[in-house]
Amino acid sequence: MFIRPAKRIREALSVPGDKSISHRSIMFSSIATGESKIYNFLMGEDCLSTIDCFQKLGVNIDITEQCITIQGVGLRGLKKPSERLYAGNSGTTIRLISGILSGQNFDCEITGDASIQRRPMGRIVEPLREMGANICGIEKENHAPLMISGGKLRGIHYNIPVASAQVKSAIQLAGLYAEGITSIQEPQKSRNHTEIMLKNMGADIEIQGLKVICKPVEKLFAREIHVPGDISSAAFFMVLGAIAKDGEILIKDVGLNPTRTGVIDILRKMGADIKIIYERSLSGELVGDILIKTSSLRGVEIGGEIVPRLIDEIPVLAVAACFAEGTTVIRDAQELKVKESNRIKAMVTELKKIGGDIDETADGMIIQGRKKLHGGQIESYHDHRIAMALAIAGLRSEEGVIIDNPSCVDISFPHFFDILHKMTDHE
Ligand SMILES: O=C(O)C1=C[C@@H](OP(=O)(O)O)[C@@H](O)[C@H](O)C1
Ligand SMILES: C=C(OP(=O)(O)O)C(=O)O
Repeated sequence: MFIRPAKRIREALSVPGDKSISHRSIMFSSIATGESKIYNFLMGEDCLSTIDCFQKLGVNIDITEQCITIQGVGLRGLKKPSERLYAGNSGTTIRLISGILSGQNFDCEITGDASIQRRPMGRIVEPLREMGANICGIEKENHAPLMISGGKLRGIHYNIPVASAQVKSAIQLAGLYAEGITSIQEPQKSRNHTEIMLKNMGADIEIQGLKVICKPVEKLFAREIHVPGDISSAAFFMVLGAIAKDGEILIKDVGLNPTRTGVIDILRKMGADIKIIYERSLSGELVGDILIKTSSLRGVEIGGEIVPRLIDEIPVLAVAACFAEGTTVIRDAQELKVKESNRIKAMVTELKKIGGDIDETADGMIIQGRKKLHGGQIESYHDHRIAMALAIAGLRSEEGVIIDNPSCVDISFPHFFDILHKMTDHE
């Protein structure tokens, strides 16, 4: 896929539904009682993996262009699948579903692609075992494929060592089935879509600062869910709008949950001209339109509590830093090493290839803004966020970039390249 440089970008667009909220809408509606309807669901490969798992667990899920309709089977109505479940490339699927499967009275196996099999599962295995589940790696300790033999669970108090919404969610979901109170303490605040959606469906969840307290309930209530646009997908166009030679991009209906808006805070700190227009609430989540214009950026420090609020946006923020005046230091981001690829190594290696001045550190990277990239041939590491971040770099480069395996963007943003090409075709 060739991404050619573009000078003038004027566009109004919408991004697909939020991936985190789409996954949760399928999972929680499946174990709710009654019929749920989900609008603006993300038809990306990761979320389709979640649908596939719940269909194999006996849930009736109907997909049309307008909405997804789910006949919830209740907390204890899932059926033992006749085959191993497959989470594809999706960490959210395998980790959250493990919490639900821990509370079932059947055994089940789940795996995913080569990337999923490399990613750490000990972070969910340990607390779920402590709650009473029998869960283990089938071939390798703490790695997928996993065997989960659900059963009688007990509430625990758990201190999560890393800020992870996937771990926090898996424990909360198991807590729905546990006897007694489950409480979870995080080191920093991670995304809270599970807490919001479960509460809306009638779960007994209380938030006390960085602690989530969860009590078992008889049932969850089916709901109509409207999924906002994904801020992690919008981030590519925010950075493009800011670094373009002559840019103005309006991104409509984007989720603005404060646990996800670190990218806006950092772009503003870098000096970006960003306006939020028409803020409103949708299915318990904050939503708004984002207007971003060409800006003169400066280097910043990114670290500490903001990192979980922008963890998936760091690859594209590294691209923004290449076009800033001065140095950007990204630290406390070691979690990036255990995503779909090692995203620190991937961004440092590939940005260097196309003219970036960037160095890897133990927990992040240091970027000297040179306001220029020459372009060239780059690798995506089969990682959707790396492919999209580098495509944005390509649009602002001197000669453009050629990206291998561009179809990996279908994981979270099908039609990403159609939008990019439409933007640049009428230049
Ligand atoms: O809960 C979620 O939906 C997600 C949580 C984050 O992962 P961690 O929980 O591993 O930080 C994030 O990187 C991922 O894209 C989606
Ligand atoms: C890390 C990501 O997702 P997951 O953990 O669900 O694979 C992502 O989408 O950037």
